[in-house]
Amino acid sequence: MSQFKRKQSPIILPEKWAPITKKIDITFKDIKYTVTTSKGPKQLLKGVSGICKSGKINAILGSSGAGKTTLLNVLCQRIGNNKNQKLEGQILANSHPYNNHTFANFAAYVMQDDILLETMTVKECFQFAANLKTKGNAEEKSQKVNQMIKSLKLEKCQNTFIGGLFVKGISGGEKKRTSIGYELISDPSCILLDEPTSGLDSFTAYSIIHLLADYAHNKDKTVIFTIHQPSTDIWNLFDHVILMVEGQFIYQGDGKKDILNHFSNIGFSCPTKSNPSDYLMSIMHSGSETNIKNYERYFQGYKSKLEQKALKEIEDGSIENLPDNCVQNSLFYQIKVLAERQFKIIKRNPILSKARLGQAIITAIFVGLVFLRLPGPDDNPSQRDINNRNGCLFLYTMMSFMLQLNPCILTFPSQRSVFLREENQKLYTVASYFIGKLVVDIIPAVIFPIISSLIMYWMVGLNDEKALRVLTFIFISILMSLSGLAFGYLGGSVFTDAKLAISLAPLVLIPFMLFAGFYKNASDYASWIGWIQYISPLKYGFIALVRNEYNYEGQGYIQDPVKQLNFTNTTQESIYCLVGIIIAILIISFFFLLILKKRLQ
Ligand SMILES: Nc1ncnc2c1ncn2[C@@H]1O[C@H](COP(=O)(O)OP(=O)(O)OP(=O)(O)O)[C@@H](O)[C@H]1O
Repeated sequence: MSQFKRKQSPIILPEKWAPITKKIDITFKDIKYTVTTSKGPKQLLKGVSGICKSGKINAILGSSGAGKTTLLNVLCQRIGNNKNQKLEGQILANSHPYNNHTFANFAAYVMQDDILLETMTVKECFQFAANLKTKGNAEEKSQKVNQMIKSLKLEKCQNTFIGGLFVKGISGGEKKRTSIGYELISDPSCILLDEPTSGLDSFTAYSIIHLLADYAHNKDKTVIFTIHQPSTDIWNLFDHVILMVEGQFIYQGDGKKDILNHFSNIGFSCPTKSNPSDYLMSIMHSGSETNIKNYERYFQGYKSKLEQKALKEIEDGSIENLPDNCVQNSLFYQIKVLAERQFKIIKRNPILSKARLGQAIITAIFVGLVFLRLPGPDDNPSQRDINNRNGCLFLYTMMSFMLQLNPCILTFPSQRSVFLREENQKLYTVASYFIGKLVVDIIPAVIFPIISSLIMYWMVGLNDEKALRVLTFIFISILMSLSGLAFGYLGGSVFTDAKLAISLAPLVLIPFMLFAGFYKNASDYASWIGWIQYISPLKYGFIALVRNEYNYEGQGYIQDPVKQLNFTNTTQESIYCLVGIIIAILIISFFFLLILKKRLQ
């Protein structure tokens, strides 16, 4: 008896699960997958056919680079045809074709990397998935979450952050169980996992495969995964084994007696004292010259003795209709759940909250000190004083824009993998993600400029003749902050790499600054390039602030600074233009996110 079996099974699934959903047999026929590389076409899957039945643990094994992950991605319909890759063959569920969208109605995919948000707790992750992917009222969903935590033995760490580079969190095994629970909570008919045991100790690895075996056997679910070097205890849990070498199958069938008989029949007998799984892995290893010479014999052995049987099983596979477990939530509900999560992310991330607040306060104090008590209209100001005042207004326009731009460029790529995974699972739509994130990101974009304005306004001695002047100033700085956010969204959704987006930002920023009418007079731009001023949010922000500042009903400035700068737009027109730019850039960002999603998936 194995060391693990003697103990009580490490993870036990609850007896009372949701009603059993329909059974799914995944079949695939003559799958060929070719990619174009710099050295020419490379065939990663060379005409493989197989069946993975419900109620069984289907394990895909093979040497490194054999094509296991590629096959899994093909079965999840994550690989399509384009100019760089060609996929041929049939992929069916219960003999019905399915695609990337319909896949999410009956199946789930757990990737090798645990793609979870660092600052969410285990329980919050499950709750998020339960809210968006399961039916029932709040209490029923909460029960499902608690049941899942209990069955995965995650009670002790349920309120601990997932953790990551900057946040201390749960262990690797707990993270893997969280990733699996996140998918299992919706009770899919079929679950596919890429190396669910990689990087885990033997007991945790066994616990996870045991959990999956329970899920398959007790609930008639289809479990398919790739795995490296399984221990004997784990191997004994496999019902159906696929062995792969160089993009082809060398075995498919029962993982116990039949497999050893087959290899013995083609001249590769497992030594009596050897562990079968170690022996089979050793004869497949692509690092050995002898193995590579033997590959042809494995291929022939499979083709002559097993392939026909597999093809027959595919023909006889289930033809039941596919279940549709898809939960349709309203756009409003999705936005609410996403906004709640985004709020927690911002609140818990010191870089996104405290550091940004500190930045807003410190920069405002600094600007206030540099331009402290500038001479106003009552102090008989010189041209130099007016230039200084204009400099302060321009700097503040830039500051409000920049303080939002960079954090927004950064947060999009940092959440991208989570977004792609969740969108792929059809937890929500791109529109709800975009709006849910936006409604929360708007909060600091509104609060921070209010704080900075209130700090520096009276330090500098800006126009406080009327309360309206102060309120207009705050309103314009909020609009500048929102345009920084909109351009940040654009950068974050156009570029997959945040570093690239940040390093390219000056390419846009410098023309906007140059054409804002501060460094060069608005009437002096050459006509062939002067059009840039019409798309510069800095120009409209600066005009609005200048017009607001020099607008006195009583004794104003003797010189007319607005006239000197040759601004033609009124405050109102500038505000309308700013609002128009913000809306247009946000809409463009949304479409870029849609395109990017398709490209990355
Ligand atoms: N887009 C691609 N372009 C070129 N080669 C690729 C591409 N994707 C995968 N490969 C190659 O195809 C082979 C199979 O890759 P795959 O990730 O499926 O292997 P694997 O069996 O899962 O390996 P491992 O166990 O090491 O993860 C590898 O040699 C890999 O380098």
